[in-house]
Formats: sequence, C-alpha cells, structure tokens
Amino acid sequence: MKEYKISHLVKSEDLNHHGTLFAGRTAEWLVEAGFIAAAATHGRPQDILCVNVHGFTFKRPVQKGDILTIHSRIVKAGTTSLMIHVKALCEIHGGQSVEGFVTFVCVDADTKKPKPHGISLDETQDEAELALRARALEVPR
Ligand SMILES: CCCCCCCCCCCCCCCC(=O)SCCNC(=O)CCNC(=O)[C@H](O)C(C)(C)COP(=O)(O)OP(=O)(O)OC[C@H]1O[C@@H](n2cnc3c(N)ncnc32)[C@H](O)[C@@H]1OP(=O)(O)O
Repeated sequence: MKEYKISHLVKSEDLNHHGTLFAGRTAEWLVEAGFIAAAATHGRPQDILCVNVHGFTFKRPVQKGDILTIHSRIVKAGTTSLMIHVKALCEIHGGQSVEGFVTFVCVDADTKKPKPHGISLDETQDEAELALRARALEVPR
C-alpha cells in the first residue's frame, strides 16, 4: 500500500520538562499521520473515525531542532476498519524514535454507523511490508 510521509520540525513549544519532544505531541502527530493514510486512501475524510491507538513504543528521545518524519501505511483492512502502521524517524540525529498502530473505522457521515470501506490490501512482495501485515494481525485491541 502507498506509504505517506509527513515531516515536523521539533520546536520549543513541542518539548516536555526534560527538554525533549513531548509524548503527547508525538502521539498527536502519529494519529494525524495514520488518519492521512486512511482518509487519503478512502477519499472521504468525513467518513473516517479513530477507534483505537494500539500502544505506541517510544524508543529514544527526540531533541529540539530535529526533524521528525512520520511514515504511515495501511497494513490491515477489515470490512469497516483500517489499521495503519506509523513510525517516526529522526532526520538529523538518525534512528527510529516511535512506532505503533492506529485503527480507524469508516462510518456513514450522517448516521455515524460503521459502513464498508471497500478497500483491500494490494499484492506485495516487500518483506518489510509483509512482516508489518503479519504483526498487525497479532495486535491486541
Ligand atoms: C493518543 C492520541 C493523542 C492525540 C490525538 C490528536 C489527533 C490530532 C489530529 C489528527 C486528526 C485525526 C482525526 C482522526 C479522527 C478523529 O479524531 S475521530 C474522533 C475520535 N473517535 C471517535 O469519536 C469514535 C467514537 N467511536 C465510535 O463512534 C464507535 O466506536 C465506532 C468507531 C463507530 C465503531 O462502532 P462499533 O459499534 O464499535 O462498531 P462495530 O460494528 O462493533 O465495529 C466496527 C469496526 O471497528 C472495529 N473495532 C471496534 N472497536 C475496536 C477497537 N477497540 N479496536 C480496533 N478495532 C475496533 C471492529 O473490529 C469493526 O471492524 P471490521 O471488522 O468491520 O473491519
């Protein structure tokens, strides 16, 4: 599936009391990146709701002035739900800082009841993507 990327410059207002990137800001950026993958693929952002953030793992702190690029990709497609893998990479200091999964549900814009999104995972031979799809099947709710 298509990979989406968004970059954020880590500024003073994004920091915690340790002087590193605040986890809440990171979570906001990850959910937003997941939403973009789901909504852009579906085509109707107004039909997409977030139902679950499946535990983000913060692997290393991110410093002020770094640039965080968040990669997002659909890794599981149910009938009405889409699970997105999100990961954040530091452009300046290098390395992966955070990763996790977010699930969105397609709903009828008027009734807010779940409705089929009509999206299927495409064929891929990419081993990393296949590994993420396998991990997605094991993610607890
Ligand atoms: C930490 C973050 C901080 C910062 C974050 C800042 C954000 C920075 C801006 C970004 C922008 C983004 C924007 C996002 C969009 C909103 O923000 S949406 C607002 C937040 N979300 C909501 O208000 C949703 C409230 N929940 C609901 O309305 C209902 O639970 C829902 C989503 C309609 C589902 O209803 P339901 O009766 O549970 O539906 P049900 O038929 O049982 O299940 C439907 C599908 O959901 C799946 N599902 C149900 N529950 C779960 C679950 N717990 N887990 C997984 N899948 C589930 C089912 O398996 C099923 O999937 P399929 O088998 O059809 O594929």
